[in-house]
Amino acid sequence: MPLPKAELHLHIEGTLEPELAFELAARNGVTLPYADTEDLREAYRFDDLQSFLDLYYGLMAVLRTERDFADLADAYLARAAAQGVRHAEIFFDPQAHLARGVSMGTVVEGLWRALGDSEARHGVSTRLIMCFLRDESAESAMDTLMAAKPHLDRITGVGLDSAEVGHPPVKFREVYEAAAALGLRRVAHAGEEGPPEYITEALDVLGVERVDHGLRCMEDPELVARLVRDRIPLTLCPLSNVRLRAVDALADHPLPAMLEAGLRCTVNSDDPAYFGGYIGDNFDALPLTDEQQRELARNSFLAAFLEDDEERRAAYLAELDAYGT
Ligand SMILES: Nc1ncnc2[nH]cnc12
Ligand SMILES: [Zn+2]
Repeated sequence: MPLPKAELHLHIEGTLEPELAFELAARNGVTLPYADTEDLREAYRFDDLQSFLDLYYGLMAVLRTERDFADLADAYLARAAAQGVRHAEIFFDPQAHLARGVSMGTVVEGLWRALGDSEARHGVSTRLIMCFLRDESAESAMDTLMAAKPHLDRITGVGLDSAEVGHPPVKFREVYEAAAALGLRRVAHAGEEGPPEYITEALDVLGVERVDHGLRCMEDPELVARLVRDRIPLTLCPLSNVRLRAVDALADHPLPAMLEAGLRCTVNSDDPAYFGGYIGDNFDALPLTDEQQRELARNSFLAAFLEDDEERRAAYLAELDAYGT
């Protein structure tokens, strides 16, 4: 039985497996610029974050109806459950869908069809986090937040993703203030390709409670000391970092050193359909002791947005403590 854990950094659009992409393309009459699933998988050779994002946004053309989003999320939840996930906090990119004429309601209610049934079907509790595309304008982010207002009973927090370099967190100060005023939790990608200063800015200007990736904090000892002192969770994604060339090879991944430094690290899959594996595969990809694996799983439950259900968090932690005994 796999180690029980929470997944806190997962883009639902990044779980679109080639087989489902072709199925949805056929269902919706969309023509993909790939001959078949093998041809599509062949295209998954990325030079950096941008080359991945170009393909990723393009493939979203097949997602059109509530049922498409429900099928996508249900397929992810089944896979995650099989790899020990008990709780999943799921990112989605509304702007990428609104730009194609797919409404916020279609996306959120479609995802909710799967998330609402997830505990009964898969034994996985869920939260939904809406991400702003940082290479779009701050105004567009604010419009997106406003468009989400009728659906806020489904949405726990906001995040920030897409092309990082040149789009510092400060650009989104106002929209994060507005999100906080609406009672939303705050996270942001920072320090994936961007410099350590973006991590500091995400904390100081956006008030984030977790940092997604945060890899490049290791270049700044003072920042590491702050993250350790304040127990700021980092959601690391080892296979993603290698595929997008943030790290040369798995053997060079800093996660073991980050744990050693006392950072509250978690392991996640980011965009598993594109990067060669789901959360358990990410755990297996690194040279980790059993003790370190347990620490990572424990961190994932501690860092989860479960403040409204502490009983559940306690139950997950108890299950983890009992694991393997
Ligand atoms: N790893 C990543 N970084 C930034 N934006 C993303 N969108 C999906 N995956 C992403
Ligand atoms: Zn990500």
